[in-house]
Amino acid sequence: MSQRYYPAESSSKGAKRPFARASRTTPAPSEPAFSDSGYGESISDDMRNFDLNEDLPMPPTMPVLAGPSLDAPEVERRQHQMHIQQLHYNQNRVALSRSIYRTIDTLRGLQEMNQSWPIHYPAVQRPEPPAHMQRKASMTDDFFTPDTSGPSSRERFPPPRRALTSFERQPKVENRSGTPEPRLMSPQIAQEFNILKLDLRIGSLSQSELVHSLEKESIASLLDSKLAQSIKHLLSLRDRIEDTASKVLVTGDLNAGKSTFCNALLRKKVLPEDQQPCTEIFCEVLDCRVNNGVEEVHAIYKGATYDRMDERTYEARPLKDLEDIVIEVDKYSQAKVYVEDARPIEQSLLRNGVVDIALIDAPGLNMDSVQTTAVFARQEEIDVVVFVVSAENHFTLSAKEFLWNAANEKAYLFIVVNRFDNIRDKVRCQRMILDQIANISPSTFNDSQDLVHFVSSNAVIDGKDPDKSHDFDNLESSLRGFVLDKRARSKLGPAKSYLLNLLQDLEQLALINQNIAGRELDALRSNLAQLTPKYDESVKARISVQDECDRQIEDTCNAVYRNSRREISRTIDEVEKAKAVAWRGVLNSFQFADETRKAMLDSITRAVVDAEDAARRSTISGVGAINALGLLHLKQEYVERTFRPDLMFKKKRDALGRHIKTSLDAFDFFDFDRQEKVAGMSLSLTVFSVASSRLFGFSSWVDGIVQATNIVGVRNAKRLIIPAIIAGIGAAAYWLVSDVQNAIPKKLAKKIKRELAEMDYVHQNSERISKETRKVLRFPAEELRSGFQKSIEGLKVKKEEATKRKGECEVAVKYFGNLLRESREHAGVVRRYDLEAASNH
Ligand SMILES: Nc1nc2c(ncn2[C@@H]2O[C@H](COP(=O)(O)OP(=O)(O)OP(=O)(O)O)[C@@H](O)[C@H]2O)c(=O)[nH]1
Repeated sequence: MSQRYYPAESSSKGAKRPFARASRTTPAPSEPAFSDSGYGESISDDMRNFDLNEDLPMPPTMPVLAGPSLDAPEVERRQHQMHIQQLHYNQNRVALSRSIYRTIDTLRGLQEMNQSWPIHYPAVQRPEPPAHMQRKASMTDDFFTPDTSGPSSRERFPPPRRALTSFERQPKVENRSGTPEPRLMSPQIAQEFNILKLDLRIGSLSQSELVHSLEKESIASLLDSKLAQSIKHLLSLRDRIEDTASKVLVTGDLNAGKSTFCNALLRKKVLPEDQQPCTEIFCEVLDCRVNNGVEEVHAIYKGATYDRMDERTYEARPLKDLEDIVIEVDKYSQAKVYVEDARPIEQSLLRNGVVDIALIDAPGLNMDSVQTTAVFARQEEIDVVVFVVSAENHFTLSAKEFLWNAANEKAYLFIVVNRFDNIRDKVRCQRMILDQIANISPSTFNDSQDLVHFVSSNAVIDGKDPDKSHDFDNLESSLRGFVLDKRARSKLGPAKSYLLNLLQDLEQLALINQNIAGRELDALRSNLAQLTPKYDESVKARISVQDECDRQIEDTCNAVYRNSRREISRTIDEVEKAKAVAWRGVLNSFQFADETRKAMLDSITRAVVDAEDAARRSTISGVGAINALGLLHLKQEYVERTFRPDLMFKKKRDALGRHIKTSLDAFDFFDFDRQEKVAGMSLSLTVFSVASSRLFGFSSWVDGIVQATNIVGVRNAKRLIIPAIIAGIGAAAYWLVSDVQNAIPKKLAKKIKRELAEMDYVHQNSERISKETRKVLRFPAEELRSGFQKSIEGLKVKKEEATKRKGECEVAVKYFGNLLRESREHAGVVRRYDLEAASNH
């Protein structure tokens, strides 16, 4: 009478479905092997293009769960109710899908932003909870406190970190309005992140300590991978809500009776049961109609991505081989078990007429860490968890760990306490187990009537004990109720919770970063307001200081040149006054001449040295003046070089002086004109004239001769002339010899002056001294110039960086403002999705 509702599936997947969606794509190769539910893929990668207004197909006639005994109006009422439920479910599903994509877009935008503007992540330091709350807040304490004998199961089997889609934890956004928030970016912020909490656990350092000690870029990269994880989880949530099949994971400790329980649900022995651990791979039990009605096992090869249409990915084997397959852990990763459930739809779990069910029998939790981790990871795609615990053993540590994790995630957590037939004091056992459940999952405990069942699965199939069967029937009808009727909550609820938690984190992150970017922007603006005039002033100051410095050098060098020239010239002009050398007679006249020459040259050298000393003093004050300019304008940026004035004029000390030869010759001893001496003839006359004029007091030798002739007569004069000439020459010689003392300094001074004039000695030395002064003054001047250059370049770079950063901050302020608005608005939209609405009809 009823037409079955099938989820969409590709026509290429084999069996034709009445309501199959037109097109699908194959899963990405990177998807895990178990992503195919066996009912066909639920999601295509081009889901984004699908018409969100178009619900998944709904059968024209909904199946009814009631048997033929129901009267027509009741059947109609139920059909109507199911129609409404389906409508609501689809509306919520489409809306949640849309929200998931919207959030993924937001996260991708945030990732991009994180590249250009590393996002600030605040240190989290929650205030210590009051003592009475501490116990409740930390359930793990309860888990680990009693067992101090060995490492905790958390250590042994670290579960993969789960994204929180918790039902118990209500979003904390509402709480914000009541109490004023502490100042942002202080180490203490209002609340901890839910989803975007960074996993910072290194040594003994706490998260807040690590956040402070890590580079901003490291935090940004951690956050980036967190965002990537979150996008991945959102996609898996999308897969989950788009997967029309409901997945029920049956897990629990080793040998708790999981396979027996599954068989009991199927009412036939499909899965191998054994007293020793046997199920080592995941066995997913599905309705065989999905497999063209063929009952068989598809043992999926390790590493292969299951595709029912591609036999290379699995090995098809008869059901009876399952016993061997479940232990071939090295060959197979999991098994799809297609079985026929011939029971009527109101009884069958697999063929329930409402939704496709995949019943997954998982390996025992304590099998090994790999399997345990796989079970934890498998939760991602699970809608309902049935946890089977042996009444004899109660909860092990890994069981508690698993349940605590699942309780955060799942809307419903079924706990099946199996092997209850083996318990003598059943009441005590019940009480003890319920006490433990109260600690592990309070919400399950609160609903224990429906969610916790004490059964004996092994008695169900043979049905010998009606009491035990009755307990199991109760369990089954509760399970059906949750899997089928409340699937809106079990399937869609985790996505809603996750979105709310994530959007809340995004809001918080946006608020913090908007605040930081805003404050940084203000600081940058005021920084730039100072930097710009400072830069302009520096450019101007550089020109004027450079001019001043050049002037200083020019003035100092000119003064040095003038002073040197004046002093050296004066000394040369007065060189004959140089320190007198003692006259020690004519016989020592050569020695006298040599000493006089040395004394004269020494006095000139001294004058040069004095000029150098004066130049040194001028240089010291010039250097001081330039340094003062540097310190005045560049402050500590100016590097004052050590100046050693004593090293000045060391290398080229009056090199010129060494070229003055001024050798002595005979004429230096007599002071007469060199031309007359060379005239030859006039020599004796000159000598005579001089001698006779001195002798007789007459001015000329002609007068002397005339007068002498007149006195003695011509004859006598003729006789006297020879002796007179001899006497004259003797007198002249005497005079010349007696004038040597005066002649030498005079002649030498003249000679030296002439030589120095030929060498341009005064100018050359003055030039040398002023050049050395200029050379020395150029060092601080260069220091000053490069100091200014550096300072201006530094300011320029700072200005450019600040301008660039300002631009980035402006973008960040705008971006985070938008993100804040978007997260708040979106969270409001998600919060309004009423998943319970359909179930309440
Ligand atoms: N007395 C009693 N025995 C049970 C019950 N359920 C299961 N068993 C027995 O417990 C043993 C283990 O059962 P399984 O179903 O193989 O247990 P399991 O949890 O699937 O085992 P693994 O998958 O290997 O971890 C079998 O011998 C079952 O017959 C029960 O309710 N009562």
